[in-house]
Amino acid sequence: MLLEAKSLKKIYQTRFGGSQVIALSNVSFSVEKGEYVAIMGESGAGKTTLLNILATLDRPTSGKILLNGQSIEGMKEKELAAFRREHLGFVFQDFNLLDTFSVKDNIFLPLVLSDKTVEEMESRLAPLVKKLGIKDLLEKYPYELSGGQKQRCAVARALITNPQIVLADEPTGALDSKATDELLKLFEEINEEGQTLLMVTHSTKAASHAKRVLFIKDGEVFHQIYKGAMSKEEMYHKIADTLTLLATGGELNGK
Ligand SMILES: Nc1ncnc2c1ncn2[C@@H]1O[C@H](COP(=O)(O)OP(=O)(O)OP(=O)(O)O)[C@@H](O)[C@H]1O
Repeated sequence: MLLEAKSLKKIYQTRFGGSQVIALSNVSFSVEKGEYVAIMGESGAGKTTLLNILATLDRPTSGKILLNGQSIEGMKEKELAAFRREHLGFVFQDFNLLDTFSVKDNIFLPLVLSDKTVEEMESRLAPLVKKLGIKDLLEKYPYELSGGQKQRCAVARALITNPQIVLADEPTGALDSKATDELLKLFEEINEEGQTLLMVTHSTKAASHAKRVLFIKDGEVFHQIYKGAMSKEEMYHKIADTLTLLATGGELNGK
């Protein structure tokens, strides 16, 4: 198993020691190599909390995460940073590109931090440039690009370390519909080539591209839908129906 989340619980203590917020009460699931998983749930359901914990940016109150059977528990901040760089790729809603660096330097950043040689960086970049169609963007600066172009560059930055899993937080959230379609197509392609993807999204359309959708409610995994042989349209309707159930507090069959 590539990624295992075991009984994750996250309690936020509000400042001044007042009340507690249980963001995650008991979340367990696993992701196999090559999967494409979307995580959905209403606002405040705990999706960002979950993603931050999976990204090792935040620690659970209890429970644990295993990547390839390895627990990150007990790692010091420096080890964690190296672990993140080596094993995880990140794509964010607002791109998180640095405006003072060219696109190429933004993409190289994770490799620079890992002390890779220029030759190695260039040889890793070449196939990505081709796949993502970003040749003409490399010498530009992020502020010169459209949202869709920025997100393609951010995907290149996420992929350049050959991560075991790409974690995406609402990756289509700031994109128009054309750029959204392009990004979803790209995610599908890289997944078909074997890249494991995990994406938090509010978008039914984005989730309908995933092979599995996990719904979080009240800090727990409420339901899962496997795409299996379903078309994207069928998947879309099934997700929309489940979201309606979530919002209206309805019961699922067998639940
Ligand atoms: N740092 C924090 N301190 C206290 N409470 C927090 C903190 N971060 C999140 N929460 C609370 O934890 C719960 C889950 O928040 P989270 O941001 O994970 O939800 P979400 O599903 O990502 O929501 P959205 O879709 O709106 O981004 C919410 O009740 C939120 O108010």
